[in-house]
Amino acid sequence: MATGRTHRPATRSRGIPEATVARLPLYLRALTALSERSVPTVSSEELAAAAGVNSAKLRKDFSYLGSYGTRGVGYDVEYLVYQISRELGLTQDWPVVIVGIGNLGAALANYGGFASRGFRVAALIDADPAMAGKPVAGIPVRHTDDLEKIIKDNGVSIGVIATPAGAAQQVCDRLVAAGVTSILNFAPTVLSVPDGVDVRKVDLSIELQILAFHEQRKAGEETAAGDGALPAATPRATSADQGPDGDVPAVMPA
Ligand SMILES: NC(=O)c1ccc[n+]([C@@H]2O[C@H](COP(=O)([O-])OP(=O)(O)OC[C@H]3O[C@@H](n4cnc5c(N)ncnc54)[C@H](O)[C@@H]3O)[C@@H](O)[C@H]2O)c1
Repeated sequence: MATGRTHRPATRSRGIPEATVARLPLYLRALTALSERSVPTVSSEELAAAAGVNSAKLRKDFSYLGSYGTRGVGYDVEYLVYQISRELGLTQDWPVVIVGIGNLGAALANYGGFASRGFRVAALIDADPAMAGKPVAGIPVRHTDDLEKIIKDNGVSIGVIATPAGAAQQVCDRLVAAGVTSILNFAPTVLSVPDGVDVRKVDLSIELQILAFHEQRKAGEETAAGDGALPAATPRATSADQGPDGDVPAVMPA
């Protein structure tokens, strides 16, 4: 699932480029799988393949973390999990609110992967008075009237928007005014936020459209090959296209 560009300079204050930050979750996912299999060390080539990233890029990325691995041994899996988690701020608990508890919001609320990654769903918020108090994923839905109080009481800095597009900007404005500084937006609309607020956008239909583009290109190549023509010179989508590493714009403007 691809998400959108943050409103931040290309390089973070500690000198880690934004593109490296965007790849850290890919490494972490691959390392977590190794850790679960009790694999003690991993080479840069193995980890790069598991993360779908070029190994030279991986070594460069890890150099920003001060992690160089040991020649002939590779990287210590557990230590790298710790280092990346720390860099991503995952060693602390992040209370998150989800606004808009319809099909998508309820599915997100039910997703067990947040808690295991350090994100605690502090509240579910919806504008429909009929939903107030009803439990979703074991959490009673709160009405939007309480939004500001919920944010303040729980020290929430991350908000997830899963409302219809027409409501998203207004919800975003309220979240930001209440102190939220990071927003994950699922609504198909471009949000305006002040400086200092990060917005990441998730749009599965855009991802599908990109895949459709590649499918169409593959079909065109096969037709050309079937016609006895030379194979098309244009490279097809590769594993490098699966993330921020690739040439497909997985990163969408917020
Ligand atoms: N990014 C993706 O890949 C993706 C996938 C599916 C849906 N979506 C988008 O997610 C959003 C939700 O989709 P859905 O199928 O869950 O819709 P839905 O109609 O089932 O749910 C929307 C919920 O938002 C609530 N709501 C409306 N206005 C609100 C407001 N001002 N404040 C708080 N809550 C409000 C409604 O009461 C409802 O419960 C839509 O914008 C949809 O386009 C995105």
